[in-house]
Amino acid sequence: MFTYIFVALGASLLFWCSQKWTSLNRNIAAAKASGLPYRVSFISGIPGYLWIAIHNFFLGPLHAFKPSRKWLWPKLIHVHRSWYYPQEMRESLGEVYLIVSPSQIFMSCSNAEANLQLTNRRLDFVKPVEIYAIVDIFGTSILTTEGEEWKRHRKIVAPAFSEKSNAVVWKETLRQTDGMIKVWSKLDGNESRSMKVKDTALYTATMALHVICAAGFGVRQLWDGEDEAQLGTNVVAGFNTSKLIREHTLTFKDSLNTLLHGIIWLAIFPVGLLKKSPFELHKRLLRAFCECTDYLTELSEYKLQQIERGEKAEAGTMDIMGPLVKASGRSPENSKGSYLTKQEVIADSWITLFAGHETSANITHYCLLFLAIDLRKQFKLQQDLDAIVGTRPSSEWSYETDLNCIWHSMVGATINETLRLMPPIIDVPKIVRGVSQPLTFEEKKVTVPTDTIIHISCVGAHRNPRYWPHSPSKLSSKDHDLDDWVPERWLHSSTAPTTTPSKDNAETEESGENQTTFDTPSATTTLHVPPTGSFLPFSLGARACPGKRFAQVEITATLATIFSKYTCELDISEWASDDEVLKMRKEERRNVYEKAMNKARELIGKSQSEIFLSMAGRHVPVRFFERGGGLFEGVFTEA
Ligand code: HEM
Repeated sequence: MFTYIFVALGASLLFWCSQKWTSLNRNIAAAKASGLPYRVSFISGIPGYLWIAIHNFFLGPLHAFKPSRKWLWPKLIHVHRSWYYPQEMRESLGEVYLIVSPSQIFMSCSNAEANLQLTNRRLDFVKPVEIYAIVDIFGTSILTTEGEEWKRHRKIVAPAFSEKSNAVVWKETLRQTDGMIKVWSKLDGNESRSMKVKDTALYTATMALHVICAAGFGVRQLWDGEDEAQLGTNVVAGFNTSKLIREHTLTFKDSLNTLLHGIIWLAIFPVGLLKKSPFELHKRLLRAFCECTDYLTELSEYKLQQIERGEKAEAGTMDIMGPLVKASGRSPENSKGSYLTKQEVIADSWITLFAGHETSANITHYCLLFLAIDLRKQFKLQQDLDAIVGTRPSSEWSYETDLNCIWHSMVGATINETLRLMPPIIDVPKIVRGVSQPLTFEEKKVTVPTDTIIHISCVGAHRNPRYWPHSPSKLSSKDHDLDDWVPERWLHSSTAPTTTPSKDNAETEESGENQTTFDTPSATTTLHVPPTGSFLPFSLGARACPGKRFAQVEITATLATIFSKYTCELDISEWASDDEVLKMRKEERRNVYEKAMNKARELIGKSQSEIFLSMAGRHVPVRFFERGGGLFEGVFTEA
């Protein structure tokens, strides 16, 4: 009996190995023919779940020894290769290279010229939508479709990101940031002049959720402790009031929050399985999922009734969901394809929330930390703000005039530098389906084989010294400072871009999408314009992020509101008390602050990409002081 089992198992293993061997040889042959440099690896370029689960066990001890820069294979099979080792890979294999395994040909690209083709040739390099399936909890959406179906979604969703919506983003963010600061001032031991915040990420996440609820759904949210009376005519019963309506057991905000933070579980456990799970976490998630389904359905019905009554979404309630709901009232036959089903309205609304929440929140969080680490640069940013808004309160700042000036100052430089160094999406995925595709760069023509999975390496391109102004690093022995946060590189005198970045694709222009951008060269443009294809935190081409300006406006408003009134310092209480610091000489203060700077940089360096790049639960405590009242003001800014 056992003999039969052994023989059967042995035969199956042999068959499996021969299959793998055949496909490996086939993939190697395709890689050879491509004209691209390649490496063979038994772990795929995009590894499977098993390797993701166990890689730390094998590679953890190895990487602890910091393998020599020349030793490639531990980097090649590292699950977070594209975050930790993009430069080493580029130096060893070139800007465009393949990893060939039995089950996959993988291509990484950090060449600007090739990136432009990969993003602009939408039909040749398509989106591998199957990898986005985990976020499809309400059905397929703009993010998770391709071809004609995607075009139908995009045609309705993207134009909804109008300048009117972005003006709401501006106003709402200014208001919400004031609310966030008030919450900080009421935390234990805080007062409005001096506020300690242990983990700013929690607040930037809530802030992003509030902004998207208002600008995305027309539902203003309140911070804990804010009076509901201030909503005035913006009350949407049950959506922004604490009283639950109908059969709801969670508020709209709580159900969205729970779902956004637990989405990874829904990828592992489908709803059917969650229903059977005895774990409290799963029960909570299931409840949030059901509540969200009901809330989003109710909200779209409410909006439909508004539209039917002829009520225009005006006065601070101009939102993105409105045009989606309108499209659901059209029929496929009479709308020339410009329609959405009711379920698609919910799926697209959810995806807008999902795509626009953590991305903006994390960038705001990193901006705060980088500015706290580098007080000299924070001081420069405050000087720029003073010159633009002076003593005017934020309620008087104008979207039409102030926003543009603030962006083209150290504020825009801070945001762009943070997006360069810590792009929320570190690789933009594409795939070649059907026939192999030619790619031309650096006067070389190569062929990308069929079924190749491509990662446009944002980190690789963003740190490629060929494309960026740089100096020797002041923080490491490297001959470039592209791994360091240096916002001033964006303030270098602007050179005319080779192409206008916003108009890199005719498709977006034709489709009625909002073309307003900070990138168009103008008299007020002072920020550096990198070569097209070298800076793509929002991707490029027809599938670029429709929320780009939404995010830029939101983060600009948040930083401007905070830093026009406050100075943000790292919390140094781990090394010295306030009284001790006050007695220190300037040099001693610098020394103690440098300890906090080093620790903060180390923690930021341990960021990880789990869907989006984040600090993965690690936090850097900071303190906000009314300007002029900081413990370290003047310590770094004077000679
Ligand atoms: C710093 C903030 C943001 C960054 C870095 C960012 C980045 C990106 C990137 C790289 C893509 C392309 C993904 C791919 O092709 O695989 C994308 C797509 C998308 N983003 Fe953003 N995003 C940000 C904020 C937002 C905001 C605020 C919203 C909405 C409110 C939004 C909505 C979307 C949507 C709907 C898509 C799918 C577009 C399509 O496939 O046609 N994003 N984003």
